Amino acid sequence: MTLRLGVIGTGAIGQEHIRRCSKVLQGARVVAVSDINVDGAKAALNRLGLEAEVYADGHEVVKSSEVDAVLVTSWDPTHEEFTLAAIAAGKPVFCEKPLAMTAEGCRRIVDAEIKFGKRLVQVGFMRPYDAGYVALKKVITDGEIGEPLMLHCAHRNPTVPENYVTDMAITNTLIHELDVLRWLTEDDYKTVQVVFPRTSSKSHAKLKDPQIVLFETHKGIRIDVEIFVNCAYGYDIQCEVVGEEGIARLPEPQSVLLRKEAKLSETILTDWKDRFIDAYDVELQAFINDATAGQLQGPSAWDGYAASVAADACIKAQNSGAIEPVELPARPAFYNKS
Ligand SMILES: NC(=O)C1=CN([C@@H]2O[C@H](COP(=O)(O)OP(=O)(O)OC[C@H]3O[C@@H](n4cnc5c(N)ncnc54)[C@H](O)[C@@H]3O)[C@@H](O)[C@H]2O)C=CC1
Ligand SMILES: O=C1[C@@H](O)[C@H](O)[C@@H](O)[C@H](O)[C@H]1O
Repeated sequence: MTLRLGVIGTGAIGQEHIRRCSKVLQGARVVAVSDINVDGAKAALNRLGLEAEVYADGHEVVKSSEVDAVLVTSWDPTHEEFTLAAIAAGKPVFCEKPLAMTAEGCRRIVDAEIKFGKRLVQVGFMRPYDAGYVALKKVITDGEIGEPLMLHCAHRNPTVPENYVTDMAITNTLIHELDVLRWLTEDDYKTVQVVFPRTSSKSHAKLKDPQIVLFETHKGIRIDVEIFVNCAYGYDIQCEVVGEEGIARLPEPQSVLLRKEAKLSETILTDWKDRFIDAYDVELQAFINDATAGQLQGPSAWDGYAASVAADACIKAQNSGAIEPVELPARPAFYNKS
């Protein structure tokens, strides 16, 4: 069976996901797309050499009888609306991060999914599918470094557009760590504090950059995450876990070691598309397989909600300067892993 996909949002990652679902992965075909920029959507299909129905309104994609499952790859504030529409239509939906702009928005999705009675939502948290993170988690769960005590992490982008403002460092960028560090440590956040070093001259008036986010988890692990989205030098994701018996570090992406002109060097990637290219392939193949089998297993609406509960606390902490509690309710049995 071929899963017929409808894609809402044909910008950077929408085009990447259309390309991989059409040309790299098995078992799916993109039959419909939508973007508020209809000409842009048509041009994207042309560039990829693909044919699909083009709609101006994402809801037409969700409603189309030709579409079995939906990918939401439009701007962050549109995710909740399209995900809720897909649930109402009873269609599996892969929604890029963040699931919604607030925990309240994510909770509406969780409640709608529970009411529907079956998992329909996978959130685009791709890091648990990244081979490096999987290897790092194995070292921890195999007990090789003993109990984790501290994590030192960094999420660095070379640059961001002018419309990227201070709270987006949390909702758009840190949201990946908010998910993957729960998954890695099998723990939840208890408190958070955000501190602002001197702002880089490469930033702008509405963006404090860098930021340092400090967590304590329920088990007492201390985590620091540096978010630096104008770091200039590359796209760099770091994660070091300090345990009782040793230290484990996220592997660097593979790169050739070059000896040239009296220098020994390695290339640093500059784009998330390249850094996580394999992880995006694996996460979407999983979505295609699981949606076809009628049983989603990837990052759930609850995971999207849990990350957003922490994100809300981070934003509060950005504004208060204080240590803020992260209050995640108990996970409903509906989301218990089998
Ligand atoms: N998992 C990951 O690593 C990544 C996830 N993302 C997420 O994917 C989403 C898209 O990001 P990008 O592609 O980088 O942004 P983009 O700005 O390149 O593309 C977004 C597209 O959505 C369209 N759009 C906006 N509102 C719409 C609506 N109501 N209906 C249909 N189309 C609409 C825009 O016209 C634009 O073409 C964001 O939510 C972002 O957070 C983006 C990059 C990486
Ligand atoms: O999701 C992503 C972007 O939307 C976001 O803007 C970047 O900061 C992240 O590194 C990338 O993975």
